[in-house]
Amino acid sequence: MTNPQSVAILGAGAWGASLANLAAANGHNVRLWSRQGSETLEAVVRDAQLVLSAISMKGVRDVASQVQSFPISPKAIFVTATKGLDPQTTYTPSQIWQTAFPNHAVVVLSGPNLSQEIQQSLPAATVVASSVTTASVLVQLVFSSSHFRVYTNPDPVGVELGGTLKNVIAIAAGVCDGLQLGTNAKAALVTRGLTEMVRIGNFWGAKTETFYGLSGLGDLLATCNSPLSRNYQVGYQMARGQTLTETLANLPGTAEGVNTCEVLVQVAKQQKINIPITEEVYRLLKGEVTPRQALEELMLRDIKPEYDY
Ligand SMILES: NC(=O)c1ccc[n+]([C@@H]2O[C@H](COP(=O)([O-])OP(=O)(O)OC[C@H]3O[C@@H](n4cnc5c(N)ncnc54)[C@H](O)[C@@H]3O)[C@@H](O)[C@H]2O)c1
Ligand SMILES: O=P(O)(O)OC[C@H](O)CO
Repeated sequence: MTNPQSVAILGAGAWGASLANLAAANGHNVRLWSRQGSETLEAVVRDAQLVLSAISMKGVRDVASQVQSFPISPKAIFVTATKGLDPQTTYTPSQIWQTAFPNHAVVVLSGPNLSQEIQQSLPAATVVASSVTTASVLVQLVFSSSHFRVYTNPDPVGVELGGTLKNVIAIAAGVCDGLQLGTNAKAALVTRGLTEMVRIGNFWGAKTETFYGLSGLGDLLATCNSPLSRNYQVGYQMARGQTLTETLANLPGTAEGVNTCEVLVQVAKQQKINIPITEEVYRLLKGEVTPRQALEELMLRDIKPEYDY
C-alpha cells in the first residue's frame, strides 16, 4: 500500500467506473469526471496526483487539450487506460498524453480486464508500463489488491498496443464463433492474430516479448473467448447476419476495434506490413465481403512458411 493519493479518473464509462472503484477500495481519494457529471474537468484535475484517462479513443485528443489549459500539479502522473489509435495522427493514447504533457510521467495500464468481471471482484491481473519506473510503481501500489494483481513493465508502447491490436483480432474471433468454425479454427486465428500483432507492434517500436505477456496474449485470450467483449460481439453478431450499424446500435459501450482496424490498414499499406486478418476484418466492416467470403480469402492465400525469417 502507499499513502492515500488524489486520483482523478476521466471517463465514467464501464472501465473508468471500475478503476475508480479499485482505487477507492484501497483508500485513495478518487474523483470521477464525465461530460454528463456535475463537477468541472478543471476542478477534478486541479490537485490530482494521478490523472487517469479511461475516455474512449474518439475523445482523448479533445480531453487532453482541455486539461492542458488548466493548472495541474507539476508532479501529476498521467495514466492512460484507453485501447485505441487516433485516426488523424495514428498516435496511441499515451503518445497523445505525452505530447500534451512532455514534462510529466505517463503510465499505460492495460491487460485482460473485462470490466464486468472486475466489477464483480473476480480475480484479474493487469500491467502498468512507463519509461519512468517510479511512476509505474506508484500506479501499481494504488491499484493492487487481493483480487487485482498489477505488474510493472518497461515497454509502454508494447503494453498499450497489445490491448489495442487484440481488439481487431477479437472481432475476427467473434466471426469465427458466430460461424461455428470450431476450436481448431479459433486456435489458428488467435495464434496467427498474435503474429500479426507482433509484426505491426514492432513497427511502432514495441518489444516482441511484451506481446507474449498479460497485455498481449493475455488480453487476446480474454477478449477472443468472452461474449462480454464488445469487440467479440461485433464479429459474432455480424456472422449471425446483423449489419455493423445494427450491431453497434445494440452494443453496450465502445468497440474500439472498429476504428483501430481502419488506422491499422492505412499504416500497414504505407509501411508494407502484412496483416491479412486485420485486412479481412476491415473489408467485412466496410461491407465489401461477407463473413464466409472473408474466411475463404484468408484460407486461400498463397501458402508460405509459418515465420518470415
Ligand atoms: N470496458 C472494459 O472492459 C475495458 C477494459 C479495458 C479497457 N477498456 C478501454 O477503455 C476505454 C473506455 O471503455 P469503456 O468500456 O469505459 O467505454 P464506455 O463507452 O463505457 O465509456 C466511454 C467513456 O468515454 C467518454 N467519452 C467518449 N467521448 C468523449 C469525449 N469526446 N469527451 C469526453 N468524454 C468522452 C464517455 O462519456 C464515457 O464516459 C476504451 O478505450 C476501452 O477499449 C475498456
Ligand atoms: O469489451 P472490449 O472488447 O472492449 O474488451 C474489454 C477489454 O479490453 C478486455 O481486456
